[in-house]
Amino acid sequence: MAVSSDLRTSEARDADRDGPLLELEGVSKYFGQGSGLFGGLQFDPDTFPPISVDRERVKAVDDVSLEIQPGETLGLVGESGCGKSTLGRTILRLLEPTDGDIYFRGENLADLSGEKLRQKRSEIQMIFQDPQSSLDPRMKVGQIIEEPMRAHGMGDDEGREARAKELLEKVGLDPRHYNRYPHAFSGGQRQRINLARALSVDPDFVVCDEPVSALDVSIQAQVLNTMERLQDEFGLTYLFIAHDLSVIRHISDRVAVMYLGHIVEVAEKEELFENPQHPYTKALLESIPVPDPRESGARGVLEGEVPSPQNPPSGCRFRTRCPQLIAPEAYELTEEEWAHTRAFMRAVKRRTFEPIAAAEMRREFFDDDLPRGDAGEIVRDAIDAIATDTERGGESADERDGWAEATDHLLEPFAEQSICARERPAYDLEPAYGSGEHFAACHRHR
Ligand SMILES: Nc1ncnc2c1ncn2[C@@H]1O[C@H](COP(=O)(O)OP(=O)(O)OP(=O)(O)O)[C@@H](O)[C@H]1O
Repeated sequence: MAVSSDLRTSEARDADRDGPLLELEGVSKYFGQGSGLFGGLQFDPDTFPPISVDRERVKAVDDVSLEIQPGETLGLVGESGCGKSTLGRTILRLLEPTDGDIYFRGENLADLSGEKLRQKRSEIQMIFQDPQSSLDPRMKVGQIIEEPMRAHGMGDDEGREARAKELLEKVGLDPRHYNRYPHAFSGGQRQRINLARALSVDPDFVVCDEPVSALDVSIQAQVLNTMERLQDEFGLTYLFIAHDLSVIRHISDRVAVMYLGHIVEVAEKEELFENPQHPYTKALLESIPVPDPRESGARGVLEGEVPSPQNPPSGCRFRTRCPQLIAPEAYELTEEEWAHTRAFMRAVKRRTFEPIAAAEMRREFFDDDLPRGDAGEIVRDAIDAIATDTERGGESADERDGWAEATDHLLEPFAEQSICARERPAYDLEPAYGSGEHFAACHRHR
């Protein structure tokens, strides 16, 4: 393939545009416990067949569907470990999806192999968080930028050098740095070298995995501005992965929020930040540190632990921590009764209080007013199981593990019977800002 130092402009790319650039349909990526070639396979000579698939797999990405339009930046945000990097790597086919389809310009990447796949790979590039470790210290900057062009058989020595120098300038570096080694550069400059390298093969789509997280805050904005300028100039499309909401707010056109392998909300940036509709998104936004020095720390920090991705909750993944878990329909609970019951159930499950007498528990958690009917009976049994003044068979609550008994009493009828546990939520909403789509995976919108 011939290569000129002329970089394709966004106008040239416009001609190619029709429909989404990238479509994910039900994409999942599970890891076996011992990952690697035979990850997920278990050998047991006493069974037939002796090899079985390990069901206890880490569901890092689970049934994700998304579209990314040409020229846009889709921000992907979520706490550490929710599956963002795995999704990015699966799109690039650095990881094989366990399930689902990935279409690039309407073409299913799974159907491609050999030369066609190699070619597609040049159209999709990735930049990583740590510019230090992703740049080979023994290679000069020019070689680093030219390496992907060489791998894709683009141009001759002269053409590649001209293009590398042009790219250095485009990313805000001096073309005279072509013969320097990466150690001579700062973190921000090294990330610019990475950008030039990714752009050398003229991609349409760049997965940016936490590209500014390792940089000083003062440098972050400069690199983000350069990325935006390059996007405009070359008509690039970005999937921008970050856990930092201020970075996501700076760069994104639309934002997808991920929790425990699921996408829980997608909306245009303004809509997502001004009108969040998923309780997890709200909690994330509320946990942004408050700039006012008179207020201390972060507000509304999420309670409870993220469940294991090996055994994620049914229905809505966020339900075990959700402050708005919906009451099960079997009981006619008032809002207040349900709020008390939910708080009590969580406190018992997490064992957040010292055992106390039954009357004290009723006062503390229910204002002395237990829910009526069957729900009240269930609560009463749970209180009895842990109260210090109810003895059963001569054993205290601790001795007969009253906590576990009370947890079982409460979770099955209340948490597990909620619609949040029984059905996976997926709702399209009317946006309050802009005209784009707003998806929220929360049964509050049913
Ligand atoms: N190669 C692997 N083998 C087994 N489990 C893995 C592997 N890679 C990731 N995981 C698990 O998959 C889940 C998602 O990880 P992933 O790195 O995609 O999350 P993330 O949101 O990108 O987090 P971070 O921001 O910390 O990188 C985690 O539970 C992680 O431990």
